[in-house]
Amino acid sequence: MVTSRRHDYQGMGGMLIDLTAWMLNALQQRLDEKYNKMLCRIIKKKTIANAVGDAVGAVFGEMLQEMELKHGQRIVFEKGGSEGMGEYERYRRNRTCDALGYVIPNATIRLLGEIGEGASATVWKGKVGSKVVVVKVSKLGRKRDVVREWKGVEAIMEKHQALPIPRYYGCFESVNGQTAAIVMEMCGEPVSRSEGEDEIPAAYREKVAAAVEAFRVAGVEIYDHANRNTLVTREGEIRLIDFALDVDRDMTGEA
Ligand SMILES: Nc1ncnc2c1ncn2[C@@H]1O[C@H](COP(=O)(O)OP(=O)(O)OP(=O)(O)O)[C@@H](O)[C@H]1O
Repeated sequence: MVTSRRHDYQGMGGMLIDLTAWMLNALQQRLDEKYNKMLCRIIKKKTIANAVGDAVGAVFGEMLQEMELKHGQRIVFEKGGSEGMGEYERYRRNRTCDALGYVIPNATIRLLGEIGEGASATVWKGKVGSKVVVVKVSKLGRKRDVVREWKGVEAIMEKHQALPIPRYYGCFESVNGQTAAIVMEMCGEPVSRSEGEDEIPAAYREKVAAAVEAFRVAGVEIYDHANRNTLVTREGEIRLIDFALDVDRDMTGEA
């Protein structure tokens, strides 16, 4: 009697576990659909607003999906809806990331929203699994700038691993050759939205000075030192971005 009840319970328990897993999966798919639709609308708006056509649409989107190859050697950018998708391949000069073990461990980067925009690139917050990352995607016709920045970053990373910079996961190039994207660690917010040393909150001034000093000691010139390029992590640490000088001036035909 007791045994068979236990079996009943176990049977029901098993069913419940299966059902819960199934429901969660269905919910996840539903959320994905909603999310994809929402991002698709944003992509379309942006594409029209920027009047730059499909190529931009092929860059921004809801999923960068790693295919087959391990460690994000190749990612596929999937767009929602009926439009096409763009493939990205890991840029050939990524050896330092590999050597340092800075790799994207998961197949999908979900772009959550725009966090910055410069002349040559749009910067997105994204998620790889539960990890938040930042994706800097070249604007139409500005791939060369992003690739150049990457070459500069790589050259510096190769020699100086202790500098206060984000962890870079690599550079990716779209297969159609139009765009490039740099994937890096999320380093929080700029130390100040206004420029000038006085605008830096007192609590961070020493830390910022120490970060700049680290570059000086390493003999690395900071390309664009500004408060907007001086980020404070959640742990209150300083990270500089846009530090890479253009190392590509004498290299032609590579971007
Ligand atoms: N790793 C990061 N973590 C958090 N925020 C970031 C990161 N990288 C960039 N950002 C945000 O995006 C903004 C623009 O990034 P970035 O400076 O690299 O772009 P840009 O195109 O070179 O712009 P600009 O030349 O105008 O500074 C930054 O000011 C910062 O707010």
